[in-house]
Amino acid sequence: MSEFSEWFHNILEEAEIIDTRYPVKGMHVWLPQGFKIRKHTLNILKEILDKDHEEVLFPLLIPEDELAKEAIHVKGFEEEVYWVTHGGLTELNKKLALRPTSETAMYPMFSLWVRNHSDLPMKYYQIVNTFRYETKHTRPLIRVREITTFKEAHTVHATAEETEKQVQDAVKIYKQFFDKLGIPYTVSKRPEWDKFPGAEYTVAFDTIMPDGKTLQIGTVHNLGQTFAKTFDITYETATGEHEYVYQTCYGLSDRIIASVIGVHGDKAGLSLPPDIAPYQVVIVPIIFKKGGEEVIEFCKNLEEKLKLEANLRVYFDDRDIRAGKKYYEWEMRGIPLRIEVGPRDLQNKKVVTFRRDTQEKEIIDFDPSKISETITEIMDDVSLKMKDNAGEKLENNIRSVDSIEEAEDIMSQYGGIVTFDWCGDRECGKDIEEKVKVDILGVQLSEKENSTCINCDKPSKHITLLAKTY
Ligand SMILES: Nc1ncnc2c1ncn2[C@@H]1O[C@H](COS(=O)(=O)NC(=O)[C@@H](N)CS)[C@@H](O)[C@H]1O
Ligand SMILES: [Mg+2]
Ligand SMILES: [Zn+2]
Repeated sequence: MSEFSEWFHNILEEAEIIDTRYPVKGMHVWLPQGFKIRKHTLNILKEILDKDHEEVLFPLLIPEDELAKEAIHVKGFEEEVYWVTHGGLTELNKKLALRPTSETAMYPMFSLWVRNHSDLPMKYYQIVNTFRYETKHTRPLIRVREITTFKEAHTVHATAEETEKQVQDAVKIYKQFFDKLGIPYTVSKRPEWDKFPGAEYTVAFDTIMPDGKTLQIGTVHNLGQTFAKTFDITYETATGEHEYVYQTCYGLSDRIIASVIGVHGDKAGLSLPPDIAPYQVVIVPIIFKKGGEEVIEFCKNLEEKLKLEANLRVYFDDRDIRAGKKYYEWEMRGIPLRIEVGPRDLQNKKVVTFRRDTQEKEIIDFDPSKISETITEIMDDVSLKMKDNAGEKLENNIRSVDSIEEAEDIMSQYGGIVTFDWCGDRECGKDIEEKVKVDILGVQLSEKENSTCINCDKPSKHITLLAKTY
């Protein structure tokens, strides 16, 4: 447990991802290396969303009366909201909240925008910073007070059926996104007591971090008509009636980066999926007195070739420091592939490759007409292998049990996720959490017939997941 937490904090500093010394608790600085990883990650996400969403940008500040309109929603956030009370020396007559999430910023505007059926469906998203005065233990990227990378999508529909379909579309989008990053996940429906404040239900993505605890890395909420009624978002039907709309919203955060670091990292440091690594290839020249120039010449050409032909992000590391030190540094920073070039390799028309994910070296023939294709194939294989390995690790950390005692044993021994049959009743669920001392994550979306609850023998319809969570 503590070992992973120490590793995680150390690598954020050593790999220069973020600087946690900023003088506001739970708010950190993105450093250049980390910012590049975040940028490439967001590019992948936006490419998927931009297929059928429009990107927008709403103000940061929300008037107190708007935030307070949806009673359950504001109840869920009232302890976490930051407030602006002054403009300069003047006290504001109306306090302004820093958005903890943007339902109450967006929905008064949606009420103005939605006039009739033809305005629907609406699918918007924004990637902004949001603020939550987290009182639980804050952790960089995992539980922060300024969520710097909050992707929130908000959709508006004419019917409940279309809204259900949108929830499924959002789940597909998240699966596609996490698969691109090789982050494995379970998808479950949160229990009633743990859904998003104001939602009908919440579908959540969880991954398992190396310490065996699960991290909620994304959520999809079916908001039904609750917010439509609170914010009067209606459309005029063909026959002139006014119908309330149905809505969903789905969010991701800095935890995406936390899970990429946690899931793929190892003792040597970061191990980054090629699609988001600041550099995909680093070229290290092995320079001796003799033959140094042609090695440098060769490396420069190779760098250009890979950039132009394979469209890769390549760094030729010709700094005047020992090769071994470069190896350590780029492995720690998680660069997927290193190419070493020495005078002897040139003579033998070879180069040496080192894969960060397998930590294996390989001597490959250097054929100028093939090298770009060869390196591209290695990159693809790295992405695939990282995803498969991480997926296998997660699968091996999910164990099914038939009794509460077994669940307790497994939790104390391994952590990870335990699955079992639960009747779905609140008090029985709370009783199970009490006994096993961990949280019910949720229930699998698929139904399972004729099984009984491991705690009360009532009929159970869903396989349930239980885990120690962040
Ligand atoms: N303090 C936090 N630090 C980092 N990530 C967080 C924090 N709080 C929530 N998250 C992440 O943000 C995601 C979305 O937050 S949420 O409350 O579940 N959902 C919403 O706010 C909806 N409005 C989605 S648009 C969560 O699934 C979780 O992965
Ligand atoms: Mg919270
Ligand atoms: Zn039960």
